[in-house]
Amino acid sequence: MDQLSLVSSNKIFGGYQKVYSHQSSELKCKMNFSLYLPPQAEGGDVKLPVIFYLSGLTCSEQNFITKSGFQRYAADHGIIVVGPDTSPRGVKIPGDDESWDFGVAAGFYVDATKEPWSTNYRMASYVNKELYELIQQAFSNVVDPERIGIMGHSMGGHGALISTLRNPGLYKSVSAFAPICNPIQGPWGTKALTGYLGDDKSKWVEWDATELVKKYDGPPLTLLIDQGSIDQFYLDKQLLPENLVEACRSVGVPVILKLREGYDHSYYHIASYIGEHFDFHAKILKA
Ligand SMILES: N[C@@H](CCC(=O)N[C@@H](CS)C(=O)NCC(=O)O)C(=O)O
Repeated sequence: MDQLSLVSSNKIFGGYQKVYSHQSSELKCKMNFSLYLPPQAEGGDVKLPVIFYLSGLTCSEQNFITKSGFQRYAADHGIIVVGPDTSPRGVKIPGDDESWDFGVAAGFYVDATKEPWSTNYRMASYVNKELYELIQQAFSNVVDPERIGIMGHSMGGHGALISTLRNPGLYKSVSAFAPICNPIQGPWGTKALTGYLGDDKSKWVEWDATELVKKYDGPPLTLLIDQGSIDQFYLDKQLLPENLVEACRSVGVPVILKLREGYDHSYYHIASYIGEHFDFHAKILKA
């Protein structure tokens, strides 16, 4: 494990919430990620399922581990949870900190192809290749490589969806809180995709969950989408879950859309339903 440095470790619900840092070869910078080891990991003689959690705009690896209360459910189910950061850090590209919805903390889990972003902004390859493999290698005594799921929030909810749809079989279970569902149709998505990929919209569809699901040809998958009814970004048509549901129905991909009355876009919504999401993932990963 010499490529990892331990940043912090706190006991919670019988397990350990850790943060590690490492030098990322995809992003060409030092990155933090969180790792929750449930009590069942102690002793290292049993292989446990893993859930990746991808955070939203403005977040680091800290928001989910401090605000959602997920550790109670990860401990109950015996699931390891990995939380990457949301963009490369400290690489200083001109304009990278000018807005909260592009650049730093807004990597959108895509691989940029447009200069100057294409050298570092490779969050898709970072999450789905580098970190995915690193976790299996560094924690091989407790990680079951056959039982890996993914979830996320907002930009990260979309990241979870596209990571699953673009890499059939890599993640066995997927769910999302208030995900951006059809970025090519919303202001956040069009800004990010123009910036990272350029103006050619034929490239954007390769990174859009609603478009990708129409072409999905992998193992059977059920999508769980959780959406607060008074979420400002939902009301502003940034998220568009109905478009994803319609696309799923058109091709027969099962989708569950939970519309939660009175909940907003914040971690109060996530904390309220994270237990249900762990139940959903556990049912699939432990089947
Ligand atoms: N900065 C934005 C809000 C950004 C936002 O809501 N980010 C969500 C993800 S899209 C989040 O998780 N924020 C961090 C937090 O709530 O801890 C604003 O002021 O309107």
